[in-house]
Amino acid sequence: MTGVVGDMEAVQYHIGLSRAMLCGARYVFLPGDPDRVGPIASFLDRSMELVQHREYRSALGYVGNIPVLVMSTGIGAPSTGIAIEELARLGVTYFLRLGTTGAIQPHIALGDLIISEGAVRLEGTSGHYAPVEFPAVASLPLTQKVVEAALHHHFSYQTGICCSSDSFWPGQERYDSFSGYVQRRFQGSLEEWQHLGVLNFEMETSALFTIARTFGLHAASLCGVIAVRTQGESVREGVYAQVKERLARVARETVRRHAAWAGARCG
Ligand SMILES: O=P(O)(O)O[C@H]1O[C@H](CO)[C@@H](O)[C@H]1O
Ligand SMILES: O=c1cc[nH]c(=O)[nH]1
Repeated sequence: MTGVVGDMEAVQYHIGLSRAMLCGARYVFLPGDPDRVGPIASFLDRSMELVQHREYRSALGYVGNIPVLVMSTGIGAPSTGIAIEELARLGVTYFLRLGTTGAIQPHIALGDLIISEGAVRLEGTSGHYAPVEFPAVASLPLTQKVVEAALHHHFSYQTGICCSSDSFWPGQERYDSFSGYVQRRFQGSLEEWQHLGVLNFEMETSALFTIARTFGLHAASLCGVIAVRTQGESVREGVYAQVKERLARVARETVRRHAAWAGARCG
């Protein structure tokens, strides 16, 4: 893979995409898992695969005549930060994360959608862009359209704060890791987040929100619940297909509504 670091027109070094390949796309859907790119793109019109490089797999499709990129971020904040950097250089403005997540509140069920208003920055990458006092908050207009889209499809959803952790096991206070050991600073942390009203754990949203804000760009995060931590530590594979379809349907409808709103707003 060739690529130039810092050249806004060239093929980008990590994601392997150039401005010309995006056909003017300003919207991107960001699943973590490369295997989710194809299935999500299949809900768009005229979709085609673009590139696979490292954890970044991409496809382009349309909502009517609006071009939309789908690209995986890989797991975690560092690779997500690189994705946002390079996509921003190519003119992407609206970032919608489509993730999976573990719920930590008892009223949330498997398969529910969680739309994040903000995120706990339990990761290191966002601190390379803004001090810890800076909030990780979603774009309100884009998030409003995600909520409308979930309502449109009659999918059960929750809105609130997520916790984005740099690790799947200790940072999310899982005791079924290889060593079974959770550092003292994370022992009891799940209960503390519950008391503070945090809804769920995942690993990318706070970096996405923080970096997009500091760039003057717009981000929202929609995750499907595949683990209910109040019932156990395991991830339920069975619900994955249902969640994937829900994410794709809501994302498509979000673009339709947001583009109509943004177009009307610009006159
Ligand atoms: O399904 P994705 O989007 O990868 O999201 C979640 O799944 C991964 C962990 O299993 C982390 O990336 C977490 O945020
Ligand atoms: O519990 C979970 C499930 C998905 N992704 C996470 O980061 N945590």
